[in-house]
Amino acid sequence: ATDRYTFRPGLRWQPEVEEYFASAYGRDHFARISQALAHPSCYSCIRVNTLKSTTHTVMQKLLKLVNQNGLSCGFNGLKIGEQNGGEQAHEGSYLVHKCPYSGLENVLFIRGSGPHALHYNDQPGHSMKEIIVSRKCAESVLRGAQVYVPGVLACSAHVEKGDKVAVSVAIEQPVKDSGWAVGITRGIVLQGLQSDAHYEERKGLYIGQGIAAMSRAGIFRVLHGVAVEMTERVYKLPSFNDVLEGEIFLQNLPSIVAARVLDPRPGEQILDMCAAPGGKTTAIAILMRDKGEIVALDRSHNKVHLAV
Ligand SMILES: C[S@@+](CC[C@H](N)C(=O)[O-])C[C@H]1O[C@@H](n2cnc3c(N)ncnc32)[C@H](O)[C@@H]1O
Repeated sequence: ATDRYTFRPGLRWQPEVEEYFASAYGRDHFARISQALAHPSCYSCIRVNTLKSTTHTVMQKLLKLVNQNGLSCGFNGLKIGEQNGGEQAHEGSYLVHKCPYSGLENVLFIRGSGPHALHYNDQPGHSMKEIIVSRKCAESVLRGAQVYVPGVLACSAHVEKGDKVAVSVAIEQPVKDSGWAVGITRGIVLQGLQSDAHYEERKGLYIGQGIAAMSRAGIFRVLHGVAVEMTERVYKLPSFNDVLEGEIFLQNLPSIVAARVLDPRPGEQILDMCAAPGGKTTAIAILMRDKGEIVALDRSHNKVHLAV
């Protein structure tokens, strides 16, 4: 059981691609890169809206918010870390530090922790109830989100609201003659038996455990809502959902750098051709000090509505 509920993801490459990279980087170096790519990031990156606030003010507000009130996902402590970010976060607390690169003074890093060993109270011969989620859902969960209904692919029989469930991620597998697929039909029943179709696949791909927020029947009947409230995750990162809205944006560092490199100036006209959800558009607007014109386009109507 201990071996079963672990998180040991790996990447499989097409042999010719693997060979190419292994000879370019050297086998050991490439193995480390491959290993790192299979694991989630241990920090969140926040861009401060400098039209509304300052990096210092946001840092102080985050410290106050977290240390006085706490936030979701076991986020019960935040302190200012070293500028170089080398310091490890302690169990149950997070470190915030300013981005050390020049030109990116409006960027904050929040360092989480992991991987953590999870303790499932699995008795011999008695499996826990389980849920398999999509990879996209798992990526969000490891960034502090809960499991939402659309992300659930499969669930044990007889899961009721309030039940403790083990959450694992479905990984794409090579499918003969048709690329890669998860091979799970949404809604299938997991029996927790070794004879289950996806029993072996889940081993080493557990991302945490939580409490079912609805029954199995509910999960596959409704379209929206939280399916599982996570109580433990292999990687702990705070969720910034609805926190300091308008003052901060969660954005990956490369996206922030892209807008910075464009170096937009006040009064310019900018065309953003694949704009939704608008992360770089807003970054550009802020760099232009809200003066000028940005035409932001996207081919997806839904995403445009969400971005407005
Ligand atoms: C990775 S997202 C862009 C992220 C965005 N630039 C940001 O910083 O938040 C890619 C977007 O490109 C859009 N897209 C893809 N092909 C497109 C096309 N031919 N014309 C317009 N938008 C397109 C997709 O709908 C999607 O919203």
